[in-house]
Parts: sequence; structure tokens; C-alpha cells
Amino acid sequence: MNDTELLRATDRAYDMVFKGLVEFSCVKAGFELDLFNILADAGSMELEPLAEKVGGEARRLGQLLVAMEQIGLVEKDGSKWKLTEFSDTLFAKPENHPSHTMESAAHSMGFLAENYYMKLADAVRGKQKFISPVAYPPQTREENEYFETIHRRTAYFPIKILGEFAKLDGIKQMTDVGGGIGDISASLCQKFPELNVTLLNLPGAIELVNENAASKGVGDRLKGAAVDIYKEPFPEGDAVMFCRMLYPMSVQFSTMMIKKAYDAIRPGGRILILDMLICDPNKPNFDYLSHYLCGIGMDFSVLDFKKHAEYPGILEGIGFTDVTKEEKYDHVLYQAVKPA
Ligand SMILES: C[S@@+](CC[C@H](N)C(=O)[O-])C[C@H]1O[C@@H](n2cnc3c(N)ncnc32)[C@H](O)[C@@H]1O
Repeated sequence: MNDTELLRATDRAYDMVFKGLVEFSCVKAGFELDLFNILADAGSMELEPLAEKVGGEARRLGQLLVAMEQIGLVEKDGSKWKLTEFSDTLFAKPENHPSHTMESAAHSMGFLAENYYMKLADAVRGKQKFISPVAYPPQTREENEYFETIHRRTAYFPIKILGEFAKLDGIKQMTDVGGGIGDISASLCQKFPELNVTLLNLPGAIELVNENAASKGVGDRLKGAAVDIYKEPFPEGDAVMFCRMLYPMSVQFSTMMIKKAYDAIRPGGRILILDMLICDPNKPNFDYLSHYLCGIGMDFSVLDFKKHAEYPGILEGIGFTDVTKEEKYDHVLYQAVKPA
């Protein structure tokens, strides 16, 4: 390595050893102190009253704020502290931007950092099991709400790419396989007035889906159904959507799920597959990687890395035609038609 390469490599190594730790500790502390919400409500605050409000000591909070300032989470407004636009948008007041906030994910990652990720070597040795903040599969309404909230908080760009490219004109009945709490299908119902959706999910999530659909004014067109998507066939309809469902599955498993969709789609109907991008060699997907690492602590994991470029071959191999692909907002959308 020459010195230029060594400097670049050193930066990268420093990122690996220091950056993630510093950034996440500050974010975690910010959430645990309720600092983001307090500053969002106040607009800006002097150190002393802010320390009192978060239950901290002014000198110690001051040091945390200086570190948070360095990484772009807070800034000074004269002698007062305030959020940056970045932290205000992504870390404060989830109710203000419910499909685009890190609050739920940060809570889950905080728990996993303390209870699992920092013991990964033990997991490799088989001495540390994966521990979830809430048991999976979720049973109660509260447990389902916990997982569904994590998904719905990052639905902004999936909703956006589907809103721009989903070909659902003329489709009357779509099945949303593992459709979360229904925010994504509700947005499609709002865009396509003829569309009705049956959203398949775990039994404990159905009430949440139906309540959410009603609150968005599409309760008569979007309904949850308790169907085990891995064990049971999908209901018959004009379209099947897999939104953020297939990206972690192997080619073999994806093929099986897409074949089930083919069998359920009426001739002339459509399939939609929306995935996060997880295989860009220049941009590792750390959201997916955080989940992938959990598999190390499990006795069995189906999580895999599959290139999305496999989809045209899988779809055409099963009998779909007219495969299209749109890539935008770090997501990819494949659509295809079952011949009439
Ligand atoms: C990764 S989330 C995707 C949610 C949604 N499609 C989205 O993009 O936000 C997986 C969804 O599948 C549901 N799910 C998991 N296992 C299931 C099963 N065996 N049968 C039906 N739904 C299941 C989960 O409850 C959750 O809603």
C-alpha cells in the first residue's frame, strides 16, 4: 500500500472501530434521555433546563451534546441547543412522520447491542443464542404491534416507488403477502380506486390491519386475513404483491413462494416484487446485515444473499411474461404478467 491507499484504509478501519460505536451510543442515549422529542417540542433550550428535563447533570449532558454536535445530531443556536434538520426528521416525534423515522429500529438495535451483537463471537462458538426484545413469532396484540411498528416506520420509500411504478390499473383483487400493518396497501388503495386488497399476516396482526385500514378510509377495500404464508396457499385474485418479503430468501425459497403466487393469480393477472437492495458491492445494506447477523445465534436461519437479477429467470421459468424492473430509492420493483 502506498501512503494514499494507507490513509484511505486507515479511515475505513477507524470507521469500523470508532464511528459506529460513537454514533450509535449517542443516538441510543438521545432516545433514552428523550432528548430528541424534548428539543423538538421546545425548539431550542439552554443546557441547565435541558439537563433538568432529561434527568441528567448539566456538565455531563453538555459533553454528550458536544459529541452529538460533532456528528450532526444537534447544533447551537446562540447559547441554546437545538436539533438539526436531520435529527428532527429522523429521530424526533415519530407521529409527525410515521413512515420515516428511526425510533423503533433504534430501540430494537439498542436492546440487541446490549444483549446480542456485542457477544457475536460467543454466538459463533454456539455459546450465545439470539435474544429478541419480543418473542417471535409475536402472539399478542402488543407483540404484533412491536414488530409491525418497526416495519411501518421505514415504509416511506417502498410506498413512494410503488406509487410511481405499480401497474395496478384494472386490478380488482390483490393479495399482499405479509403486508405488515397495511400502510403500503392502503396507499395503493388510495391511488387505485378499483383496487381491493386481502393482506395476509399472522393472526395477532389482523385486528391491527383492519383498524389501520379503517382509520385510512379504506376499511371496506383492505382487509387482513390470517394465513400462514409459508404453509398455506394464497387466495385467488388478480395480483399478488411481495413487498420487502423475498429479498432475504434463497433462490429456491423465493421460487417456491413465487410459484404459489402464480397458482393463485388469475390468467392476465400480475405479480409485484418489491425488495430492498441488499447486494450492491459498493453499498452494503446494514439494515439487512443487522438481521442477517441475528441468524448466527439461531439454530436455523433461512436468511440468504440473493442477487435481485435472479428474478427475471425465476419469473419466466415459472411462466410469467412481460417482466419489468424499476430501481429507485435503494429499492427494486419487479413486475410481471401471468399470460391470459
Ligand atoms: C418484513 S415484514 C414486511 C411487511 C410489509 N410487507 C412491509 O414491507 O412493510 C414481514 C411481514 O410478514 C408477516 N409474517 C411473518 N411470518 C408470517 C407468516 N408465517 N404468515 C403470514 N405473515 C407472516 C409479519 O408479521 C410482517 O407483517
